[in-house]
Amino acid sequence: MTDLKLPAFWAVIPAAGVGSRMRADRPKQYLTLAGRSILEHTLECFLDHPHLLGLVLSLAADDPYWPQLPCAQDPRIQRANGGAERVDSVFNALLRLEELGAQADDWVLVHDAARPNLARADLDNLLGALANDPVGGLLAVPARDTLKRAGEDGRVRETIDRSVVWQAYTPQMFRLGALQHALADAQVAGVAVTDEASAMEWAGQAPRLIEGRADNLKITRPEDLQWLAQRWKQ
Ligand SMILES: Nc1ccn([C@@H]2O[C@H](COP(=O)(O)OP(=O)(O)OP(=O)(O)O)[C@@H](O)[C@H]2O)c(=O)n1
Ligand SMILES: C[C@](O)(CO)[C@H](O)COP(=O)(O)O
Repeated sequence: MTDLKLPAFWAVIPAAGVGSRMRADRPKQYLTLAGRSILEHTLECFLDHPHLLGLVLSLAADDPYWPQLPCAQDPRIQRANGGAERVDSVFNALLRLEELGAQADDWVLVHDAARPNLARADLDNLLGALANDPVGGLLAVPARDTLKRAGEDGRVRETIDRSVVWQAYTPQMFRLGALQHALADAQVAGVAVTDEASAMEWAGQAPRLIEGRADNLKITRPEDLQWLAQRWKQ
């Protein structure tokens, strides 16, 4: 039963990274988790969603792994060229959305290919919570540990008040036109952004933080994949 309260949305999956911190024999999105690639698990979070308008996947131009996946033939998946940085891969995907007919007022959810454990409940909670939001927002997790600011000497400079600190996750959900303008303006200004929300912040907006599960983690280092693989076996 389709939930009429959730908005329709486009999905952008940046998957053009090399995964250097994983130190694997291939980009981490192509490492195997529970019998399939991490990327296939991540795509599955979106492809069967009843409110999905379309999905654009940003891939490295010389990616030899994608054509080997069964889902490479899936007509629901459109491609965009990955860029030098994640932000470039996302920007190219937004341009592809325009080509596909996406409108400036359409919701776009940007989700890292390296986050295969997104729960449908979190996805729907994000969509429902932001459906009428004037800005948009992101899934995030409140800091759980005591946080320290480090000095160049590797010693503690200060303890940061964790009650006001959140870890930004994805999906990050913004209107197509507003996000395109924010990313373009940040690039022109030479502002390096590591997520969509920071571009919106730079544009003077205050994205809403929507608490999600901490196990929607980004597979970044070997221990991340080992943990999730063990978790999925249970
Ligand atoms: N030029 C890039 C860099 C990253 N990504 C994607 O953005 C997501 C988050 O980036 P990150 O975890 O940093 O991935 P990598 O850049 O591959 O990792 P690393 O920094 O360890 O090289 C990943 O799904 C990655 O594939 C991308 O599409 N284009
Ligand atoms: C977008 C992101 O996953 C939010 O935490 C993060 O900024 C990606 O950073 P990365 O260095 O590209 O992994």
